[in-house]
Amino acid sequence: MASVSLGVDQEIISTLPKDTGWAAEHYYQYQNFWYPQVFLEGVIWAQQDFRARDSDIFLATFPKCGTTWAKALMIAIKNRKDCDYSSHPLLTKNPHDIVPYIELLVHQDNPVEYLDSMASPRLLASHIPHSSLPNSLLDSDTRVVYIARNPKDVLVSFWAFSEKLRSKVYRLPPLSLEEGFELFCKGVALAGPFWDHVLGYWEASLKNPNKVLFFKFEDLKADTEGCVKRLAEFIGYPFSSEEEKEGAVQEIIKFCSFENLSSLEVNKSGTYHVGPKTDEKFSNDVFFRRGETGDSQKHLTPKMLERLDKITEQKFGASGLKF
Ligand SMILES: Nc1ncnc2c1ncn2[C@@H]1O[C@H](COP(=O)(O)OS(=O)(=O)O)[C@@H](OP(=O)(O)O)[C@H]1O
Repeated sequence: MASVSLGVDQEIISTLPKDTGWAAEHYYQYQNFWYPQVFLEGVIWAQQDFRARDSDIFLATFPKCGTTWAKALMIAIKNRKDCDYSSHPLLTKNPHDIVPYIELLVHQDNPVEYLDSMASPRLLASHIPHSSLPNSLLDSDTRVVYIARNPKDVLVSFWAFSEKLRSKVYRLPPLSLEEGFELFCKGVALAGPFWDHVLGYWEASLKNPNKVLFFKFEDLKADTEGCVKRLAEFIGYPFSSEEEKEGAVQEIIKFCSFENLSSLEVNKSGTYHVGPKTDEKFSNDVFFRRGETGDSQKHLTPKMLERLDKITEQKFGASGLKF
């Protein structure tokens, strides 16, 4: 099994409630949300040591909600005047290597130096729930983009992802979809419960729409052009009417499409390494599976679909949020 760095937080971690892990042997509950140790160490680190800049552009997601896609779009929107598509950084780097998860930087040799060396405006990401975000970020003018997705597709995507890592990386026995389903329903998933994660950012976006922009993966699929324009405007890189006429939005959409990104050599055979202080490494192709909406209908039984719908209705009913 791949080992993780056992840092100063080991004492805290050993006191936390634990349950079955997905892409790890165990998940731990910290501030009402569940994590594998490799993330949890970083959540605690980020709460203590992460220093936001007002100019930061921050992507927050529950895993499997479209992080890779949104990272690519944000990179391409921000870089569009500096690089063309024949020498673009996304041709040779996976989006996760360009836009780091702040909670995984703890596994770099010197995370503070790493962050300080990034030019402003920094593109950063996280799976940390809103209620556990570092104060420095909450108190800053950092803009936060959040992507949610319907829980049925998230569950199937997360299960498929974890299955690949369980056997290949962690040498753990398979976790059946039924076992994953039960864990997901009771909230045990990376940064789960899913519903509480989404609600935290949804409420923050209602309270402060200038700070938090809330998107759904499904909207991004159905109206990619509209969403990309809104995203560009929110992060401070709006498209001019000239650019729109010249097809700049369409170019970015095509370049960041599932078909294009998943066919790049770096995303087919490249490796994602969480950081030199851990041996957590896996193939970039695990970030690309189908990229569709509604795939869960083919994998989950009618009973499972119904139960997930019921939980979603119970949790989101009063919020106005629908999937
Ligand atoms: N460019 C693009 N367009 C559309 N969809 C895409 C794209 N890139 C990745 N994907 C799909 O997104 C799912 C992975 O979610 P995340 O990127 O959030 O995963 S992670 O949290 O970063 O591990 C996963 O969804 P599923 O296919 O349903 O498993 C990926 O296939």
